[in-house]
Amino acid sequence: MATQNGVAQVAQQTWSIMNGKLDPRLLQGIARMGFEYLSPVQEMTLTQLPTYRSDCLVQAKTGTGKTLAFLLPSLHSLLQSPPLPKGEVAILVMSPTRELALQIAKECEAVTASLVPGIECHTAYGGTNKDRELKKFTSGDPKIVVATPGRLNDYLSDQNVARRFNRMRTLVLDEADTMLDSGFLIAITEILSRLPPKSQGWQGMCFSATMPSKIDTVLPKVLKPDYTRLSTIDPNESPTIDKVPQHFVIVPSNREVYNTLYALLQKEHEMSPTGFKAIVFAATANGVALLNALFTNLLGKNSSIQVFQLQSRLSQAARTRTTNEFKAATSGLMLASDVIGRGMDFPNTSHVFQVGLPSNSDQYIHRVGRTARAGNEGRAIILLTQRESFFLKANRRLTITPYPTDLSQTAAALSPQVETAFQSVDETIKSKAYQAWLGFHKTSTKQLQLTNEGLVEQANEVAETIGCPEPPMIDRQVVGKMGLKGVRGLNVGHVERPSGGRGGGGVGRGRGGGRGGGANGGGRGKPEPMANGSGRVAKPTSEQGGRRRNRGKGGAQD
Ligand SMILES: Nc1ncnc2c1ncn2[C@@H]1O[C@H](COP(=O)(O)OP(=O)(O)OP(=O)(O)O)[C@@H](O)[C@H]1O
Repeated sequence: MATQNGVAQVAQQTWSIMNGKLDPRLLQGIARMGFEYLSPVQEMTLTQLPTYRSDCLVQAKTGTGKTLAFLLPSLHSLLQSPPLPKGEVAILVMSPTRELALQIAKECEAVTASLVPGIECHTAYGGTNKDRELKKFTSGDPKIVVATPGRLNDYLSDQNVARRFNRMRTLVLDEADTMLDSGFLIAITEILSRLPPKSQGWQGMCFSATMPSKIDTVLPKVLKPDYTRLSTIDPNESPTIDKVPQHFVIVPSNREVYNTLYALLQKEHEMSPTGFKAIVFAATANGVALLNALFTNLLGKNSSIQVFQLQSRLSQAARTRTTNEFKAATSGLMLASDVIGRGMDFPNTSHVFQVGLPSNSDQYIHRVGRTARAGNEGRAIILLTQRESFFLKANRRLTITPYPTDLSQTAAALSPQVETAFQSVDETIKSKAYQAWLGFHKTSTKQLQLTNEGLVEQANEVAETIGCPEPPMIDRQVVGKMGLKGVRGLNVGHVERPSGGRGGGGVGRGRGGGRGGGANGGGRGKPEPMANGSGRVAKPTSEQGGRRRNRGKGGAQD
C-alpha cells in the first residue's frame, strides 16, 4: 500500500479522476495543498454518492481525510448552484469542539484558496467575544459556517441571524455519533428547531470514525430515510489504524500510576529520541492540570521535551495558542483532556498515551487516532490500574497487547523523583484533581467493583500518592451531588466560592478559564469532563473540624 503525503492509498487514484466531475477551482485548491491521491474515504464519497447533494452517513478510520470528504461535495454543489443573496449561509458544519471547528475552517479555506472572488467561511465557537464575532458574521457574507453547538444556538436565538440560514443547502455533522449522543442531543434538537425544516430539502451529511448503532434512532433528525451509507471499514477488522501497535500497562494500584507513566515516557522517548511528539490523555481537565504541573517539574525548563497542556479550564486564547504551537511542533509532550480527543490533527504525533479509563471504547479509538494519521506510523499505550483493567476484557475487539517491557523496577527507582516533583505542585491543583478523580470514577463504581467506601479509599490513595497531607476537603453540597453523603473517609467541609463565581485560584487563575463546577467533577459522555471545585477556599465546618485521617494502608478512615 503506497502513501502520498501520508494518506494511505489502496486504489491509488490521482485527483485527475475527478476532472470534469469536481469544480476545477477545488481541484486547484487540492493541488495547492500538495495532495496527489484521493484517500479511500474521499474516493468512496466522491464516486459512490448518488449525487453530491445526497444525504449520507460515512464512516472511515481516524486520520484518513474525512474533512475533505464532506467539504468537497458540499462546496462543489455550492459552486454549481445559483448564488445565494449576500449574507445567506449555504453550508453549516457542526463540530463538538472549538479546536476542531477552527481546524475544519482552515481546511475549508485551504481547499477554496483558488477561488476568485474567495468564499467566506465563518467560525462560531464559545470562549470568544460573542458580540464582536456576531458583528463579524452579520457584516460579512459567510457562505460557510463552522460552529460548535452552544455558540450556534446563541447565534440562532437572534431571529435576524437565524433568517440567514433560511436557504441553507447542507448541514454536516462531523463526529456525528458524539453530536447525536445524549450530551449534545438537546442542543442539536434546539438548533434544528431554529433551522429550516428538513422537508425544505437541505442535504444532511454525517461523518465519523465510529458509528454506534444507537445513533440510528436519531439519524432521521438530519438524514432522509433513503440516505446513503458508506464505510471504508471492514466490520471484521480492528476499528483502529492497522499500523498502530497498541499496548497496555497494568499497575497494581493508584500508587504506581505516576512513576510508571514517567518510566513509560522515558522508555518510549529512548526508543525514538528524535521526533518524539506525544499526547497523554487523562480523564478530567483537573487531572490534566495535575499531570502538567508534575511533568513540568520533572522535566524542568532545560529539557529537550517541551510540555504543553490542553483542557477546557484554560482560556480560549491559551487553548488556541497551544493548539497552533503543538500543531507546528516537531516534538513535545502534550497533556490533554478530551477537548482534543476527537478530530484533531497534530501532524506527526508519534505516540498516544492514555492514563486511566477512557469514557468508553469509542473514545479510546478516537484518542488512539491522534497518532498514525495520514498514513504515518504511531504507537499507542494505555496505562490502567489492576482494577481498571476490566476495560480490556470488556473490549476484546480492540487489539491491545501487553507492553513488551516490564517497567516496574524503573518505575520504583523513579518514585523519589516523582514524590519530590509532587511536593512543589500547588495544593489547589492537587485538591481539584482529587475531586475530579472521585467524580469521574463515581460513574464506574460497578465496573470497578467498588462500594462508595471503597471508591473513597481509592481516591484517598490517589491523594496520598500525589502528596496531599490529608484527603482534600470537598464541599458538602458537592459530596451530596456526587451521591457520597455520609461515606467514610471523605473530608467534608464548607468550601466558599470566590466572589465573581468563575473559577479563580490554582489552574485557572489569571487565565479566566475556570468555571464553577458541576456536581460530579467528572461527567462522562461529554466532550470535556468538567471537574468541580475550581478556585474554592476550603473551611472546615465544626462537624468536620475534628475529622482527621488515619492514613494507614488502604487510605483514610474516620
Ligand atoms: N488526499 C489527501 N492526501 C494527503 N493528505 C491528506 C489528504 N486528505 C487529507 N489529508 C490530510 O490528512 C490529515 C487527516 O485528515 P482529516 O483530519 O480530515 O482526517 P479525519 O478522517 O477527519 O480524522 P478524524 O477521524 O480524527 O477526525 C490532515 O492533515 C489532512 O490535511
